Amino acid sequence: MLPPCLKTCFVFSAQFGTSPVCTCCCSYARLGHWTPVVSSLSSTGLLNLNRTFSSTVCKLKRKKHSAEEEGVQGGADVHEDFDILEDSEVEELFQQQHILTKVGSEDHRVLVVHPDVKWGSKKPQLTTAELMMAEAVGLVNTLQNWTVLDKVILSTKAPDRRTIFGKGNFKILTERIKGKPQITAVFVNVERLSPASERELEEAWGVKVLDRYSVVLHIFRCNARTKEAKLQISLAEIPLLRSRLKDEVAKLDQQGGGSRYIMGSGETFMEVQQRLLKERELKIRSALEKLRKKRQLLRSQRKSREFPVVSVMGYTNCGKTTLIKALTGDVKLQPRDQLFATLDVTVHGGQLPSRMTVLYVDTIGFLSQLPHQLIDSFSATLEDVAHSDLIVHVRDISHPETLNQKVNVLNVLKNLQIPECLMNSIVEVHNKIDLVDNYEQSEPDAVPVSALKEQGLEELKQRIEAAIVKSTGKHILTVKVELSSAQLSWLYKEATVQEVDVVADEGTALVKVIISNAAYGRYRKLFQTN
Ligand SMILES: Nc1nc2c(ncn2[C@@H]2O[C@H](COP(=O)(O)OP(=O)(O)OP(=O)(O)O)[C@@H](O)[C@H]2O)c(=O)[nH]1
Ligand SMILES: [Mg+2]
Repeated sequence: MLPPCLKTCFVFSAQFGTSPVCTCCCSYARLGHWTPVVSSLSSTGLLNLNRTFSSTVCKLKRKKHSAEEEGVQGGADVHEDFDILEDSEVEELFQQQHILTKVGSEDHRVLVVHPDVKWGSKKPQLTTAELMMAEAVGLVNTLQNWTVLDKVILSTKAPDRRTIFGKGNFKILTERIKGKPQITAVFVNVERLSPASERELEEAWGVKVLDRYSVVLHIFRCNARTKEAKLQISLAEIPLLRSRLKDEVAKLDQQGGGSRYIMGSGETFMEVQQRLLKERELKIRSALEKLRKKRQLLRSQRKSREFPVVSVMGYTNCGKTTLIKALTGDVKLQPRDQLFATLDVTVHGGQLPSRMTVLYVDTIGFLSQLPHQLIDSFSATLEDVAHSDLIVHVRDISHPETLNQKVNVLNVLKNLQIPECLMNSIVEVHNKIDLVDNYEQSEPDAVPVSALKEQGLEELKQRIEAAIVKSTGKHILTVKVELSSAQLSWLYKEATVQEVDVVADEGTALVKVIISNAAYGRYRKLFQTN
């Protein structure tokens, strides 16, 4: 059957994933009653849509995730996927959004265009157009089955204008795109295109137009493994959908459709869509809030066991995961030569020279020119960083943009409102020194390493230990214990025992320990030593 307007629609439902509304006659479709003849939704998309609306979303169930706690106890690898949400609930929110994503699941042959601003306040610092182009190409190559077919750097005076380029360069670009019919998408290497600009460019070029936001979101989608990452990505998509909705409704209004009331509902089409988007956002936020609480709980458990936490941060692909693997010997970690390989926060136990156990937190990498909304969506996982005892900032010292990357990472950290004491105690690591001929240390405080070749790790561990001892207020003490009592086993359990010198005839031992104030207080109370 056809809708009352005898036209085919579903265009809105395809783009916004909300209840299907006919864009011509503004009636709700009852799925199954009429079928779109032309639709941008695939049949599976339609099925998903149907399922999405028929089920109740987000019934949160609490379950114990004992493996995590056990992992922390053993100082072993902890994958922080929380089991308080059903897989199906998260998948539903994630999939629902998937229908909406602009990029879809198809492969792309891409032309990358970098708008080069040569003068004025918008001219990027500490980098060049060629390096920015190389990064944009790297982003595309990260995606499986996507290929860069062509790339071009074109200058522009005002990248904010709708067509990005002036008339001349716009014409050159359009001809170049039209001359290569194999091209299926154009990636304009800017932080974010306005929906109007995106639409205008798509109309002019007849292919998909992407910006950094949509490409990075797509990479995130492909790499997300845990529920938290999936929900955070779904949240990051909301502003994108909202601005697209506005643009689409403005377009509809021109045809006299967007602000018409939907039969019997008392709401206009725009109002319905906005309400549904708001509802979705609330569901995601509420699910994330549950995970945040769980994360807080884990944090306090770690604190109570007094394992110092070291957050390993840095630009994407700088070698964070490789370094943690080298420091902990955790064979399960799989570094990949890929941007945003790590999206899910994981915790890995390792030992410092004094045998103190620390927990290394592997985090999502940073990238320049990323909208704050994207970072904000990951704030739940990044909250762990603010609560850690130390930040290790890993830099790929072999990268031509290493300085620019450092500035970017520090800026993001500042925006995350990391406590000042944590910012001031950052241990900077110069990684990948094996790739630099005649490496010379330019910053005296940085620790040079090759995580891959396992060079410089002992010095790094010592630096981490010294910084931890300072930041956690732990003391290194030598205490005399009675071997016949439980003192020694207590110290092994509650502190870090470094050395034991047994005085055989006395039945005592001199024990060197790293111990927190609180634990030392408990020790004295228990064993009444002076
Ligand atoms: N030559 C060399 N390569 C390294 C070194 N450290 C890491 N790599 C390589 O750099 C690539 C990225 O390493 P990862 O450890 O996945 O980097 P990451 O910072 O965790 O990346 P994301 O999770 O994507 O942000 C991999 O191919 C590693 O093998 C090093 O010291 N020397
Ligand atoms: Mg990683």
